Formats: sequence, structure tokens, C-alpha cells
Amino acid sequence: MSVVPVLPSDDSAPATRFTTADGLQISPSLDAFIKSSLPASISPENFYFCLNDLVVNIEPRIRTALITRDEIQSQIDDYHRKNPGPIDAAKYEAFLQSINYLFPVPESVTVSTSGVDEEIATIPGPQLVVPVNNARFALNAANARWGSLYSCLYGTDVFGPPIKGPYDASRGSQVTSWVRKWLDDVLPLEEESHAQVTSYECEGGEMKPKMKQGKFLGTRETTTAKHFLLENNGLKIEIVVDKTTEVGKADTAGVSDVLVESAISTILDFEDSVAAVDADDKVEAYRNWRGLMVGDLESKFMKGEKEVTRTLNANKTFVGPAGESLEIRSRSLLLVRNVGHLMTTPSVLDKSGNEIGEGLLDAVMSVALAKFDLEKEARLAKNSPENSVYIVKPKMHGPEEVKIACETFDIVERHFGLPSNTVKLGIMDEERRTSTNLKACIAAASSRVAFINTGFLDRTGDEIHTSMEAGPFVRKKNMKAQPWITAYENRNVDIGLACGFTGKAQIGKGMWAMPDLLGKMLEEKIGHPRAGANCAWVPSPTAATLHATHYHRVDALKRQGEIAEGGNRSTLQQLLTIPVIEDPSVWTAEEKIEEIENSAQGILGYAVRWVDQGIGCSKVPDINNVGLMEDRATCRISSQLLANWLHHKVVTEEEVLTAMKKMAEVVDRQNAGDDKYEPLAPSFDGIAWRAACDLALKGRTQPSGYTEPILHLARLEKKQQQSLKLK
Ligand SMILES: CC(=O)SCCNC(=O)CCNC(=O)[C@H](O)C(C)(C)COP(=O)(O)OP(=O)(O)OC[C@H]1O[C@@H](n2cnc3c(N)ncnc32)[C@H](O)[C@@H]1OP(=O)(O)O
Ligand SMILES: O=CC(=O)O
Ligand SMILES: [Mg+2]
Repeated sequence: MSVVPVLPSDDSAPATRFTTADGLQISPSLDAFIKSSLPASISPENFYFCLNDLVVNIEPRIRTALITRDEIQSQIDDYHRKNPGPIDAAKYEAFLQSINYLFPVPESVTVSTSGVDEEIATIPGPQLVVPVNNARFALNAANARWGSLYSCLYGTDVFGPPIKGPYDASRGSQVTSWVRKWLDDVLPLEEESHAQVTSYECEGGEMKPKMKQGKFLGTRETTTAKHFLLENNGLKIEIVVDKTTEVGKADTAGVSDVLVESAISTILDFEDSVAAVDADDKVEAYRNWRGLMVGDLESKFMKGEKEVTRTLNANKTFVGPAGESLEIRSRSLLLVRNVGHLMTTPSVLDKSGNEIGEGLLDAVMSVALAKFDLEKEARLAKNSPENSVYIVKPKMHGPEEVKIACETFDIVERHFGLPSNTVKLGIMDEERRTSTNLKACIAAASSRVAFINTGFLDRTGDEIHTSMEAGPFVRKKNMKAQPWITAYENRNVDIGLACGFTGKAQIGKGMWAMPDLLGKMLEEKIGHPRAGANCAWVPSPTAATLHATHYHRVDALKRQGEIAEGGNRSTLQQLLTIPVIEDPSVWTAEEKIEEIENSAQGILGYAVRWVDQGIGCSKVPDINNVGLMEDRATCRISSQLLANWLHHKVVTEEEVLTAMKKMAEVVDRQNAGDDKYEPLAPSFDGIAWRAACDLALKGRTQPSGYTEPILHLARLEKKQQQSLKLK
């Protein structure tokens, strides 16, 4: 059975809810938002009519799909119990076919998605992800289309530990040398190195000195600076000459900065980086999405001593080679990630008083609010000049669930008078039954799919959960070296290419989850375009700017052509190779303790902020003090690993609890500077502590090993406790 939490509280008792003509009961804050915030072309009645259509026609199918997930899982569990020891690959595959875990592979699939914006179809580059409920971050992300390469190299660990204080000329010269060398590699000049240039000029519609490769697109001038706009592999670069700045003064050509197109697209996340458990939380998130679609979102905050007001950047205007005016996009193309099929929301109850699927509410709201954008007149003022709405759907298990998502959007489009397939679907390839049936999943969405992405974090969690009974899993740090993950990454690209994604849709790769180790990212993440991805996830605008340099070095679309020519690189059998070990006694007692402490720290550091403060994505130091991006997917891995080791008696419950207590004290110390923080130790009886222990000890019985049910219940309880304290 799926654990769909029976939620104890909401912003109102049912009696105060608004009841629609169809009997849906809506929380007051959500109803107020709906009645005040939709575009004029969608009346609240129209909105509710659409939502009810989904509740009547899609919700039962979601419930059935969730039951199917559980039935399949128990059959797989039984198989492993009855077939202990090394897996017989042929027998295992035949079994998976017999239970419809594996679908027949469609012969030939060609995606026919149309109206896809160039940021998705033809401009390879970084994809930023941002929690939608944080307006300050969300605006920053939308504006992260452009970033300063000088600042990002100077301010991070690329040339050693980040430095603070006055400008360090020696670090500055490392930065400028690196950038000149990079420019020589990606935009070489005909006769000299960028390092030798004494002056950049525009003459006769060309840049002087002349480039051997790449395009000169135009210039723009401010009172002190001249910007030269260049393009390579579809990505733009601005060389900024400003001799009034400290950096420009010291440079022979007066170059004060090099700006690069960075976050070509951004996902506004309603899912794993967000803690939204009731109507108030959902409304806050929807309000931000609305502000981005209308274009009037604003965030005021203190940065140091200064009050900052952040809004969306305006496009930039250049003068083209023939003197023509050239408008260049300054904002990232925005996508939205809805929640998956599992969770329900207390903000809307159906006519029998049951919570409705949260994903259904997300679907209707995402599209309704995106209509503000679709209805704008000026093409370049729109988020989507091609009039599309991009919705990423996570955690789908196989093609039947993809079909449910597509039919959800069919209904929403019909109710809101939008052309079919206005909604473009992003399929997260992050559950095992989706990777194993990827081609069938793409076929199920062939006219609306605009991306597939290897969400390897969730996928690792599902790898463990699906084969929980097969044996003890390898340590987390060894997971990336396992055959299944190579097969997963290769097959995702190979299948995307075989289905005709090049030039039409994104084949994306996963998140860089070490937000402060950007020097390492600069070395390693070039592997993503080399592996055939035309976008890959980054956790911050700074990471986007640095990762953008990779797409100048690697022509991702050309690389896709080469890979497609080479044929399939991995087999289903490799993908189905379960990373368990025969004999856990190979691990020393110290190794086992290190592993459980590592997971315990991640779970505690994440859960305590989620439950107590409603923060859905955190940077949590690991046991080596490296700050890791923790979200629900990374938490799922830790929870599943502990559950697996407990189940196979690699460690005892007592050992896990001892590790949890020890790491709780570490987490308390790490958060000592946060005045909103409530320590876990020494009482070990808070709601967050309990939730963290449940995540560690009850992972095996959670639906697909997800962390949402435990986290949601705990956060709701905490909110109730906090509101009682206020009364
Ligand atoms: C498995 C998956 O599903 S991955 C997808 C989900 N994950 C994400 O969405 C990760 C998004 N990233 C984040 O939330 C954050 O970068 C974290 C939590 C990892 C680190 O946050 P912090 O510790 O606050 O970052 P840090 O102090 O280094 O930087 C903060 C600054 O960077 C900016 N920033 C950091 N991340 C982002 C982002 N994703 N988008 C926009 N701006 C960002 C902030 O706006 C802030 O700048 P400001 O002061 O000018 O507003
Ligand atoms: O959503 C991304 C993942 O890795 O999981
Ligand atoms: Mg995920």
C-alpha cells in the first residue's frame, strides 16, 4: 500500500473551505489566490471546472498506477527472496517481462514535438534549478542567462580557496590568463592570441582583430564601456572593454570582464528542493511562478548593510554589423517542475473529502499562470517566444505513468483554450522502470516531449529500493563506478538520439551536487556535453557560468551526431546489473561506521531544516566537511542505503541510532550561527529528530523509498506546534 499521509492540519477547518459547484473543497488561502490572481482569460469557475475534470478522470488512474507500483515491488521482493545469491541475468529479465515491469520496446519512435524554443532545441548549455518558493533565488536564476566569467573564476575555488577582502592582483592575473587562453581555444583570432591584443575595435561591420572562428554579432556602449558581442556553438560571449575599472586599467586591451551566456534554461522547482505541505506553502510558490510569468516579481532583502530590490532584467540592445538594432535575451528560458504522482495536497479535497493529487493542482496552476506569458504581445518579452509551457514531470514509473501526465495536460489545454501540445513535457529519467522502458516512455509523449534528463540521484535511490531484497548495496561513494549507472547514462543519450531529439529537445544530465567545489566541476562537468548531453544541471548561477565554458569547447550537437553514428553503447542487461555485494564482511567495522555516519549526517542536516524551517534544499557539510547539496533525492539515497544495510544486517539498529546521535551533535554545531535553529541534541525528542530517525529506520517500507510522506507529516506537525505556540 502507498503511504499517502492522512494530514492532520491545514490553514482551515473543512467548514471554512470554499466549495465549488462540483463539490471540490478549497482552502481559503488557495481560493483567495485563485480568485485574485489568474489571467482574465481564465475565470475561477473555469479553473475549478478544469481541476474537477482532472480529479474525476485522472485521479483514479493515478491511484491505480500507485497500486501497480506497489504490486510490482512486492513481486520483485518475492523474486529476490526466492532466488538468493548471484542473479541469473536471463531468468531475471524474463521475470521482469512476465510481471510487465518491462514493456515491449517500440520498433521506431520519432518525436514530433513542435514549437520548441531555441533554448531547448538548438542552444546547448547549462540548466539551472532553483526552489520556486524562494523569490530572491528565483529572480537570480531567471536573470542568470548572463554571468561574469571573471567574477566566477575569481570568487570560487578554481584557483585555490576563495579569497575575501580587497582585489588580489595575483588572483586577478590567474583569472585573466585563464580567460585569454580559453578565448584562444574557443574563439581564436586569425593572427594573434587574445593575450596579445592591445585594442578591440569594430570596423566595417567586423571585429578587429579578426576572428578565425565564431561570429561577431555587434556592439553596445555605456558611458565608460564598450561591449563586443560574439557567438560560438550558438552561445554568446561579451568582451567588455572599460578602462575606468581597476581590472580594465591593468589590462593591455582594457578588458574589464568577459560575460558569458550561462543558464540558458532554468527549472523553477515545485518538487524536491521545496518544502510545501499545505495551501499557504503552495500559494507562496504559485505566487512566485505568477510573478515570473507576468514579469513583475520583486524581492527586497538585506545584503550586508544594503537593502537590495531584485527584479527581472531587461533584454540588452546591441548595434549589429550593418548598424541594425539587435535585441538579446537577458533571461533564462523558464521551465517548471511539478510534483510527481505520489503526493496529495490538503489544499483541495474532493467531494468525498479526500485530498486530491498535488500534481494535478500543480498542472492546472502552472499552465493557468503561464497564460500570462502566452498572452503577451512582444515576442522577446515572453518567456517562450514559441508560445510553449515547459513542465518537467519527475518520478514517473514507466510509460503508463507518462501517458497519465500527457492526458492531464490534454485536459488542461482543452479547458484553457490552448492549442494541443502547448505544454511541453520534460521526462525525468529517474526511476528504474522508466530507464528500462525509456523508448516506450518517449513514445507515450512523442508529440510533447521536450526533454529527458538523467536524474541520477533519485535514480540511485530507486536502484536501491527496487532491489532491496537482492542483497547489501555497495557504498554510496562506489555507486558511480557500477555498470548499471554507465548503462543508464549511455542508454538515455542513445535512446534520445534514436528518437530524433537532436535539434528538437534536450537530452540532459544531472546535478553537480557539490556547490562549493566548482574547480572540480570545471574539470569534470565537460564530461556531460562530451557524453552527448545538450544540457546539464547546475545548482547556482555561478556554476552555470563556469559550466557554460564547456559548451564552447565541445559542440554538443555535433557530438550527438558522432554518438548516434556509433550506435548503442550499453545493453539492458548491463542496466539490470544490481550493484549488490556477496559478502559484506569485506567492509571493516570502521568503514561501516563511516558509511552510516555519512548518511546519518546528510539526513539529519537536511531534515532538521526541512521540518523546522520549511527549507527544501540545503547545503549540508558531509563528514569531510564538503558542503553537499541535499534535497529530497539525495536524502532518499541515504535513507535507502541505511534501510538496505539494516535489512541485510550489515549494521544494527543500535549502531545506526548511535551514529544518528553522534551526527546530530555535529549538525547542531554546524548550525550554531543560525538563530532560528532548534538543536537536535541533547533531548533527541523533537519532531525533526523523529523524522530523521524514521527516514533512517523505516526507508524500506516507504513507497518507492520516497522521503516525502515522512517529511510532509513531520513538517505539518511542526507547523501546528509553531502555530499553537503563537496563540
Ligand atoms: C536531485 C535534484 O532534484 S537537484 C534539483 C534541486 N536542487 C536545486 O534546485 C539546487 C538549487 N540550489 C540551491 O538551492 C542552493 O544553491 C544551495 C542550497 C545548494 C546552496 O545555497 P546557499 O548555501 O544559500 O548558497 P550560497 O550561500 O553559496 O549562495 C547564495 C547566493 O547564490 C544565489 N544562488 C544559489 N543557488 C541559486 C540558484 N539555484 N538559483 C539562483 N540563485 C542561487 C543566491 O541567490 C545567493 O545570492 P544573493 O545573495 O545575491 O541572493
Ligand atoms: O531530480 C534529479 C535527480 O537526480 O533526482
Ligand atoms: Mg529527482
